[in-house]
Amino acid sequence: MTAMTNSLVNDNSFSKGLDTLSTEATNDQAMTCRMQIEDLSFFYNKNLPASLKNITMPIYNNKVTALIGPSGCGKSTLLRTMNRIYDLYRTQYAEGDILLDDESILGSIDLNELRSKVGMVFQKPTPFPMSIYENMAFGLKLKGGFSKDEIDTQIEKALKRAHLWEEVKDKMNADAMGLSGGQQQRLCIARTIALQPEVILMDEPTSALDPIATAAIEELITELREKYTIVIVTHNMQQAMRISDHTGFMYLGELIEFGETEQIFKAPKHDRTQRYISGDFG
Ligand SMILES: Nc1ncnc2c1ncn2[C@@H]1O[C@H](COP(=O)(O)OP(=O)(O)OP(=O)(O)O)[C@@H](O)[C@H]1O
Repeated sequence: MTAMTNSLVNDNSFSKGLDTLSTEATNDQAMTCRMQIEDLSFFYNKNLPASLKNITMPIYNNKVTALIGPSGCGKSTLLRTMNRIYDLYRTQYAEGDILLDDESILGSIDLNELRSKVGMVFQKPTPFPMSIYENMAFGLKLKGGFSKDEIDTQIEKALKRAHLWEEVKDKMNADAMGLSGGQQQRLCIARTIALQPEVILMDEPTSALDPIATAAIEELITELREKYTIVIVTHNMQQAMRISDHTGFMYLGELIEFGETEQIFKAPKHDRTQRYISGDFG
């Protein structure tokens, strides 16, 4: 059992599962869990050792949770299990459970429904090679059940929320690949928001962007927290400190420590966390 699992198991509040709970790590008002990762292990192949080992952690509602840790520790793998992207690969499998609003997402859940509830934004902006409008409408058309007017309204709302509307409203039929890197990433965020997800997973969303575009995305993430639950993988300690409420530190596939971001960075409980955040290894 990992140190993290141990400390959570010993924390009575944790056993309340998805109910409203307050943890040892938090002093503010009770928070609700949107997702609950329970004893999760992940294998890329049955002949390889586990890439995630018995991870247990809450993902709090309307909060930003940062996943940090050295290269290869499993941050992206954990994110990829949370909307089951790994299902595209036959050899990959997970053990344990992940609950979204009390429902297991590792069982026989409808994957299209899951991915509309748990959206994902990748490291490199990934607009489709089509117009800005078509990029935005794509997921909504796939989801189905919307009239043209409803689609247009959703698109405008999402682009406004992503602070991109003013820049693109007069060229909705232009090729999305012609946008700058920062605009492309905001388009990908807007495309995700248009589907009205509950959770947005972000895998190093600013690592390919310049400082100005990064600042815009960070500001956006901080605003989006009011409506969505966000999990972000980042290599940037300053970024984790600036934008996240909770932080999980991972090492060699284990979750070593999870807590409020301020506690993790100012008073980590584990020596390895301390050494990582002070730059001893990475
Ligand atoms: N397709 C794959 N097949 C086999 N092993 C993989 C595959 N992808 C990742 N791994 C292994 O899983 C472990 C976790 O990798 P992962 O990419 O999740 O780490 P990470 O913390 O996100 O790293 P980084 O910060 O470099 O992106 C590593 O040991 C990696 O080698």
